[in-house]
Amino acid sequence: AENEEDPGLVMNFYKDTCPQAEDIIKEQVRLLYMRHKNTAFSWLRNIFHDCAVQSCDASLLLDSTRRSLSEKEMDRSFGMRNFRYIETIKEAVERECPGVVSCADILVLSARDGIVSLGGPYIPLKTGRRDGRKSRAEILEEYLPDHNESMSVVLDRFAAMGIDTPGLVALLGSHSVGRTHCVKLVHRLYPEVDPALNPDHVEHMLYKCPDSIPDPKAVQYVRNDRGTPMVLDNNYYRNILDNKGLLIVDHQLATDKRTKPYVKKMAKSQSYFFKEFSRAITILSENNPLTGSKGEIRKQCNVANKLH
Ligand code: HEM
Ligand SMILES: [Ca+2]
Ligand SMILES: [Ca+2]
Repeated sequence: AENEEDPGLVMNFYKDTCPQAEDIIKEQVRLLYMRHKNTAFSWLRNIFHDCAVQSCDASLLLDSTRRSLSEKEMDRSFGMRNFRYIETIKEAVERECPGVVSCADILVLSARDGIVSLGGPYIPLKTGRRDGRKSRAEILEEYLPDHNESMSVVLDRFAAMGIDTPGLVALLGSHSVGRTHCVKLVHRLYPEVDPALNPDHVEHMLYKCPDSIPDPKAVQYVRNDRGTPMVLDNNYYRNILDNKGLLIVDHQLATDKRTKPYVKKMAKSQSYFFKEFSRAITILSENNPLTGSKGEIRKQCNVANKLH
């Protein structure tokens, strides 16, 4: 419609069109978390991989088609999992309110509720995002840093989204949960062990990743935070200060003079970590959304709607 107004993102965007939407999502996230704890890691990682690549438009969720490659199949998305359970949430929402709630909002709200499941803060977030129709795989690497990227590049990429240094430091605290596959680590172990690594941690990493070229069929990985692997807490900062960061970026966060002061502060104060984390997730979740009459409300999160 021509005169359709665009309020942009607002709190409780679905209050008239689907008042139960946020409760349904919360309940599904809770049920899924009871069955598979690692779904919550996925919801958290999703918000980064969708929103940081130009727009929170659920482009991440699209499957490959004959014409385009899925973002999910890019190397930067290595290890991402549980996408089928996004469909479980979407189906539950569709049963109550068909064609109303976007996959982009489901992705963001599931991250919010997943963070709470993991013991993190409750972050009020706006809704009203609409779904893009295209994969952004071809530009993904311009936005998502690699595991061994320099801190200058990482800081620049987050600054371009309006996320400052403490915001970046807080977001990387997400590596307080979940896992990293050996393929992303072996370059720090073979042919020589990276001398920056804590020797006690090296022993564990070598035990978990015994081959310099990991068998692609074996699921070999190291937990990101051996202390509290299932909890989103500030233990990550103590790990990286103790030279137990798995990725080069994790290690650099604790050593670069621009980020180290915040790492120390977050290692000491969980509440400071949560405050900065909440602020940064909010900015990330509002990165360049499609609103108003742009984009569409997908029927299924893994495919764009058919145009008639
Ligand atoms: C410089 C930025 C970042 C880089 C280079 C990076 C890289 C990685 C890599 C390589 C993994 C391991 C994947 C695997 O082997 O399975 C990982 C895991 C993870 N990342 Fe990041 N990450 C970054 C920032 C973030 C941010 C901002 C978030 C969330 C807001 C996040 C959330 C996660 C989570 C939750 C996992 C664990 C996933 C699981 O266990 O399924 N990361 N990241
Ligand atoms: Ca996206
Ligand atoms: Ca932890």
